[in-house]
Amino acid sequence: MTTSADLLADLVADVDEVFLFSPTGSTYDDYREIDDEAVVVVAPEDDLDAERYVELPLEFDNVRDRIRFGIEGAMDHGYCAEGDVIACAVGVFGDPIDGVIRTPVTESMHSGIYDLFANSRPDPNVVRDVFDVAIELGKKGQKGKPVGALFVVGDAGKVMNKSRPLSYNPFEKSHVHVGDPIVNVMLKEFSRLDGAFVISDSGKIVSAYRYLEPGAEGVDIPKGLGARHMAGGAITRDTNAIAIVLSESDGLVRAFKGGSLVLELDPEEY
Ligand SMILES: Nc1ncnc2c1ncn2[C@@H]1O[C@H](COP(=O)(O)OP(=O)(O)OP(=O)(O)O)[C@@H](O)[C@H]1O
Ligand SMILES: [Mn+2]
Repeated sequence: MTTSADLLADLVADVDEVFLFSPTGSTYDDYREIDDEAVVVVAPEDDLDAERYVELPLEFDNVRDRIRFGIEGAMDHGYCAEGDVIACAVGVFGDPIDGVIRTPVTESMHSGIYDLFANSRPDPNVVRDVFDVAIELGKKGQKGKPVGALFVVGDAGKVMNKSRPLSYNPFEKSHVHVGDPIVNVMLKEFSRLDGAFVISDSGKIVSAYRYLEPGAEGVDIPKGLGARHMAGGAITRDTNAIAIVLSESDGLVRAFKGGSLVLELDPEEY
């Protein structure tokens, strides 16, 4: 007699690798016993000291983004290759693993989400810290009202050359970095006013209130997004910066690199 367990077993039949997303130590050990070579751990921290490990810089509540990130990272490390079939064991509703997704590794999976963190000019921790600020700002708004913000991260010298001040720069003489506790408060306060924040590769806040003046040629930005997103996207074509944009109108956080949209997150899901 065929049971549903037999049918569901098809999901994991003949896979090349098993990706464990944030597994417990005992789960990892159990899988390693079956096939050490085929296990990849994807997690925010490598506390299991896993043989094959991809670091997750954000939790990625959206499971597709989490899986894409893991697979792109694993490809980058040489843990899997195009054409492989992967079983991803993930926690969809929370921490314990409660779901299995079977997927082939294809070129179309390559959204650039891993590349955004791992292979951008700015330090990955700086990118993560800026995402954290944008997500927090998106969740709470400013005094309960939705607020927009534009962060240009990395290649700050060039970004400054392609922009001009809209007002005095409150960060002119300061040496503060994203991730410093007081900085979140400052960034939120200044986000009420116009323009962009410029942040260096190492996370120093170089300026607030910059009006970006990039060339708009060859920018691939979805229709319907306005001037803030256009300017944010375009500056990443003209420079090696990345842009993280919080939209005042739809509340989403978007990231641009090389003139293209590479990631879209809903702060409410974080
Ligand atoms: N070139 C630019 N450089 C820096 N900031 C800009 C630039 N263009 C627009 N902005 C900022 O974006 C704000 C919103 O502009 P606009 O509504 O056209 O953008 P948007 O992409 O629709 O963003 P939102 O979704 O937040 O409304 C402006 O008030 C301004 O502060
Ligand atoms: Mn708008």
